[in-house]
Amino acid sequence: MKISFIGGGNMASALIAGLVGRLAAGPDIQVVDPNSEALHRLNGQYGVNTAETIGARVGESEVVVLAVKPQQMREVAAALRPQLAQSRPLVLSIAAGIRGADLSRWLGDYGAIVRCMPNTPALVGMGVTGMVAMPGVSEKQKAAADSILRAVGKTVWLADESLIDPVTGVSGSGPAYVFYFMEAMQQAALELGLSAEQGKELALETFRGAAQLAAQSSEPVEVLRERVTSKGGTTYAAITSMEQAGVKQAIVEAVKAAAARGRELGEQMGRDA
Ligand SMILES: NC(=O)C1=CN([C@@H]2O[C@H](COP(=O)(O)OP(=O)(O)OC[C@H]3O[C@@H](n4cnc5c(N)ncnc54)[C@H](OP(=O)(O)O)[C@@H]3O)[C@@H](O)[C@H]2O)C=CC1
Ligand SMILES: O=C(O)[C@@H]1CCC=N1
Repeated sequence: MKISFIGGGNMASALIAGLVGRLAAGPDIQVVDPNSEALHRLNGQYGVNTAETIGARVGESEVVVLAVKPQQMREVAAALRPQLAQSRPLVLSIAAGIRGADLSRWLGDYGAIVRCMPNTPALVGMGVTGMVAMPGVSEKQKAAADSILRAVGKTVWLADESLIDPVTGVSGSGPAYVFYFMEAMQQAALELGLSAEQGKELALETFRGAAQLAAQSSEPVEVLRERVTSKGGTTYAAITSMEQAGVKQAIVEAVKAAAARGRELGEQMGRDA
């Protein structure tokens, strides 16, 4: 499958790393990015083709992945318009917020658009992507979009585009919350006298083990949490401390803030159109 990435930053790199060797060979992928250093690195690591500006090769791709920042999307869409006119490849947009109708208009009433919200664990083949097809996407194109994102993890198809912002809040931004929690556990480990290395291993393996346990268990996570929490014991002390500090509610509010920012970005960029 010939795939072009417009934007070769963090998320595109994670997707490319997951895709090469699974669904596409390096030379089947083209990355367009003005940053020559980023291109050099991607070419060295994955053998992908590179270009600093959008050219004819993009139009020869079966799939074009739009992986630039939301604020760059309108300008990129205008540059892409003539290239897409001939072969009408499937367009996958991974940008937070940018609404399908706006993107379609910027691309010249383009129909074949699937909005995707992946996350960076795609880099190790363990991503999860929320996806929604715009009207005009064929079943064959949906299957192609699904196969790309499934090559780097799991996919969750959404019935309505409005659910992409909630997905952004939960899983698109989600790895950062997990890393933040790990940072806090590592800091506590250090303050309690463990070495940095020990703290890292203990925090990392605890996350890995807990996630695996939750994935394999038929019990809800609340029950799994209660099984760790002996009445009057150590976990009880920790959870009580977190409840008193309002940690759970703060996380709920944080996820909602991310979703709201996605919605706001979409409204802002659409308005500027
Ligand atoms: N990072 C993540 O975890 C996730 C990101 N996303 C979405 O992915 C998109 C990219 O995010 P992320 O990878 O983090 O951002 P990055 O800034 O790392 O990547 C964007 C890249 O696009 C380049 N770029 C700018 N203008 C153009 C252009 N005209 N043509 C081609 N490339 C261009 C940028 O170059 P320069 O830096 O020089 O401007 C940069 O290298 C965003 O829309 C984001 O919402 C979605 C899910 C998760
Ligand atoms: O922070 C962001 O805007 C992007 C979208 C989801 C994850 N990173």
